[in-house]
Amino acid sequence: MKISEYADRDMLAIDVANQIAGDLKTHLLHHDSASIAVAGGTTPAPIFDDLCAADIDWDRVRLMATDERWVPADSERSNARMIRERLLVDRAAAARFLPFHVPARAPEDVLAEVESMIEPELPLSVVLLGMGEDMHTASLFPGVDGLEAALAPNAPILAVMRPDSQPEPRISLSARVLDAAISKHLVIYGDAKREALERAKSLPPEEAPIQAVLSEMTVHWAP
Ligand SMILES: O=C(O)[C@H](O)[C@@H](O)[C@H](O)[C@H](O)COP(=O)(O)O
Repeated sequence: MKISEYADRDMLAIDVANQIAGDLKTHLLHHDSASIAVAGGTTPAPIFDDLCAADIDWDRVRLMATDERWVPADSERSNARMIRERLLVDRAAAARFLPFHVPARAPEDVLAEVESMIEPELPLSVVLLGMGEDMHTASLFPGVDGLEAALAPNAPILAVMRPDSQPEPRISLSARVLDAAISKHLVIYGDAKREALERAKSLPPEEAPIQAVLSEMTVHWAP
């Protein structure tokens, strides 16, 4: 696990956007298409603001979230909404977005349908992850029911998570899928998350789910 430190979040956003654009461009030199899964939450949006203008063959890129809150696509809490507003614009508007949320259905009812949409795009070419101070990533939260199965080597592509700490159910890519990405980026801001990442190294994945996806990971940190 390599850690790149940046003087500020703007410099991090520019450099990580350039690295991800480079990862995608390189993958597209040797493959017909590329796939990228990106975190929701508040961290990635400034990176998207730079990445969306990258001059690559976005029409050959399949884009998805690493996880989705089970809310309508127009909800303030929707990762799909944030991705559509901040990444699926400018040149990147040509990318094909693969939404996880299906209206008026429970997450458990759509797993097979959404997994069949994702499966052809695996392994992911690129993953951009965030992390909570509780060492969760995507929607793999410590102590949540179903976490052990979502961390298992033979885990399905997707897992439904219902964390007590969150206001809605979530659907998440499993650790197996996230960890198998060809290029892996984790972005964290601030000392608290930096300390949490250090703690995670000495904890089992059940207590620190981020631990399950750190192999070959490039961590990008800014104050
Ligand atoms: O749906 C989500 O919220 C993300 O996928 C989640 O895993 C996020 O990366 C962390 O919770 C960090 O969130 P912040 O970037 O807001 O700190």
